[in-house]
Amino acid sequence: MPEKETSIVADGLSKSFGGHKAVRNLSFRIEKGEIVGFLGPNGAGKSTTLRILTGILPADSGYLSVCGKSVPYHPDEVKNFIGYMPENNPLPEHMRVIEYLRFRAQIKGIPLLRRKAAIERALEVCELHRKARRKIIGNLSKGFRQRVGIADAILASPAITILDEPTIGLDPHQVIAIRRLLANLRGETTVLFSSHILSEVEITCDRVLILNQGRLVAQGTSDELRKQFLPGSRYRLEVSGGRQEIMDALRKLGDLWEIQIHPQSQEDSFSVNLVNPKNGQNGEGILRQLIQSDRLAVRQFQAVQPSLEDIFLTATQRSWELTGDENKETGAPFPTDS
Ligand SMILES: Nc1ncnc2c1ncn2[C@@H]1O[C@H](COP(=O)(O)OP(=O)(O)OP(=O)(O)O)[C@@H](O)[C@H]1O
Repeated sequence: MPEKETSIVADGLSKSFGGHKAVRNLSFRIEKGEIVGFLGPNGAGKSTTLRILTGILPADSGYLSVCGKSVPYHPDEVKNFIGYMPENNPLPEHMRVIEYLRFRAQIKGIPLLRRKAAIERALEVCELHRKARRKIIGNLSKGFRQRVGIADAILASPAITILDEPTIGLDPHQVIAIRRLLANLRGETTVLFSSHILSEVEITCDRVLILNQGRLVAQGTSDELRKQFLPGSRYRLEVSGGRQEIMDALRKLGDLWEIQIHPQSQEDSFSVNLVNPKNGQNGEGILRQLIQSDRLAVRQFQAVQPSLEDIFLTATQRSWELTGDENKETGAPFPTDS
């Protein structure tokens, strides 16, 4: 794709604070119109990277262009391409929402004739256009404050909108409101946002970038990352019968199948996770194997797809192993319940 269709090109970006390497040799592209999720454990370097992309913080080394313009050489132009909401976005408590957005529109240099329409559009996209527009910011809930921050970020119709943790501290209803808002932005602006709510990112984003210890450890669509990090077949079964009989029947499927068996509430009922990293038999073959024994009854049978959370845990765990970090958490060989 030609450069002008690419919103962001980062190649080998690095940034240190004192002796601490916060961002290490980061390379990625974000195409025009994409909605991309930026994930990573606490301290992974997400905010630092987002600040570098906006031109607020200079990288120590590497190449970075935004909408085809080199960020170090055209910092002011680049700032006009980007709408940015920082993490823990500070807002003036005493101002009304509408006053604040008028003030911000002026600061951003939106021409007077277009200012009213720009503010109305931002209020509408962020669902602030009814009563909320007249409210004092200091009296707003966290969810509404985040929406004010996003309204500010999109006010000047930027080519790229960068949101650092737009869902932090929100209740599930407020998270859904932000999801709707991001959906409203599709087609109008390229969006890059960081979040710890992985289920939301999976629903909302075309693609994700996963950062760990300043390194990019994975990038792609959920499907691509699933194939890369957790390939194969996964099934979840509820089977009644003797534990040994269940194991005997499932072992006949072949050595590649990993069998995890957990007792259920009743003594003779078992919950079984089956994982085959190489795909193996389809569900029909497994069912056929189990029903050959008249002492087993299959109560439930379900093909399971790893979630983005499983992918995230596996990708970060793998990068800890590769770098020999002691501070490892447990990975997720089988999809987590959510
Ligand atoms: N201005 C700074 N001075 C010194 N160290 C910094 C500075 N900004 C960030 N760091 C360090 O760089 C690392 C990456 O921080 P960053 O805020 O980018 O991570 P993050 O992935 O956004 O984390 P979180 O999810 O907790 O917000 C951390 O170890 C942090 O302490």
